[in-house]
Amino acid sequence: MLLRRVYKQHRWLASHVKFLSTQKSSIDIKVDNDGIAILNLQRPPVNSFSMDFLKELSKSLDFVENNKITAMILTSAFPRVFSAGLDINEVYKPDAVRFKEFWTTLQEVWMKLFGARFITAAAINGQSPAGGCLMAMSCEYRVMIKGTFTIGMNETSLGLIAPTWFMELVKNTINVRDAEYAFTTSRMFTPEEALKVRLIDEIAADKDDAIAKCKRFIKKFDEITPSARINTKMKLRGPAIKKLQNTRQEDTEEIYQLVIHPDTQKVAIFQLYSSPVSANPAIITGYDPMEVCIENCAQCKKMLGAWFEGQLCAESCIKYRGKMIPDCENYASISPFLNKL
Ligand SMILES: CCCC/C=C/CC(=O)SCCNC(=O)CCNC(=O)[C@H](O)C(C)(C)COP(=O)(O)OP(=O)(O)OC[C@H]1O[C@@H](n2cnc3c(N)ncnc32)[C@H](O)[C@@H]1OP(=O)(O)O
Repeated sequence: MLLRRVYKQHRWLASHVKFLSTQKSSIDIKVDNDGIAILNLQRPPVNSFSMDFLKELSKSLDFVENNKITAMILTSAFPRVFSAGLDINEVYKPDAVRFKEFWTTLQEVWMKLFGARFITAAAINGQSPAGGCLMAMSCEYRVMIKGTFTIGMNETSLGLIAPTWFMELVKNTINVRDAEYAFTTSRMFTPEEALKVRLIDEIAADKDDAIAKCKRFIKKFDEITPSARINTKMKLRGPAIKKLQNTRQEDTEEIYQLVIHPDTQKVAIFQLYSSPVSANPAIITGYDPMEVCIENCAQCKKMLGAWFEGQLCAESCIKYRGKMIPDCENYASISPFLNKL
């Protein structure tokens, strides 16, 4: 009887979710026949977390919770990127009110994901720096697919400091020494290295295999009394959530002050238009024509939008070390970076 009700509910959810996912959403939710919700992140190009995307993730987590779905797997619809982390556009020249709302939304998503009553697992099917790593780390189990992808906390390479609650989470997952080394040096881990320090729990051949392995983890709880599982999880995770709840405003203010610091802004603009994970921001500290060059690329991108190849422009600044600075109002200087759409 109970089984029949659960099955019926899953069938209803499956059709309901299909309806939701036709609304051009950035998250595709499918509830499979085992009653597991698969959340596919699909915000082009790289699943970076803008405020709207975070709000959608927050609603998706509510959907899983409110419909009493027992487990969720977080993954990406893209073949090479799980998530590029926070959207640098939210960090570059931020409006104070918007940035604070953005950060508050991130805190809220983290508390919902980390403190979810349902079982959570991440199938990490591509690059997963910074905020991407945060989302995966907030789940109870992580499976990463093998390949040339990396995962890690590269905040310091962007001139940023990860929030304390993220540092605590990593310190409680891998050992303190590895966490300190990884955070301070912006170390990115290959899947094999990540497994060695237990940043992830398993390696998979591909996305299907990663999802199958996440499901195998979820299945383990068939043998465990649900209330015992939930209460144990809450006892383990509750104090960290409470700590953030009590310090949300200070946390937001601290991050905002950090983000608006001129050094952070220099790196943010570089990050926006160059090849990020491997970038060395040291090359743009202090006055530098290259810095002006990259700033101008950003300006042209703002003015011309999709017509302008911002990354190509930044790469050209780097290649020619700022010797050819684009002028957005001079066609000849920007024509190499204009595309035909
Ligand atoms: C607020 C401070 C508190 C501290 C917390 C910080 C946490 C963070 O998450 S900060 C963000 C950290 N993220 C990164 O450093 C990753 C940056 N991106 C990459 O390394 C790469 O893009 C990638 C490895 C994820 C993917 O590489 P791939 O070669 O496939 O794609 P790209 O050509 O590099 O990028 C395509 C496209 O996407 C734009 N983009 C990439 N990352 C971001 C991002 N985080 N935010 C916004 N936009 C991003 C990139 O500029 C390209 O755009 P165009 O096609 O328009 O040039």
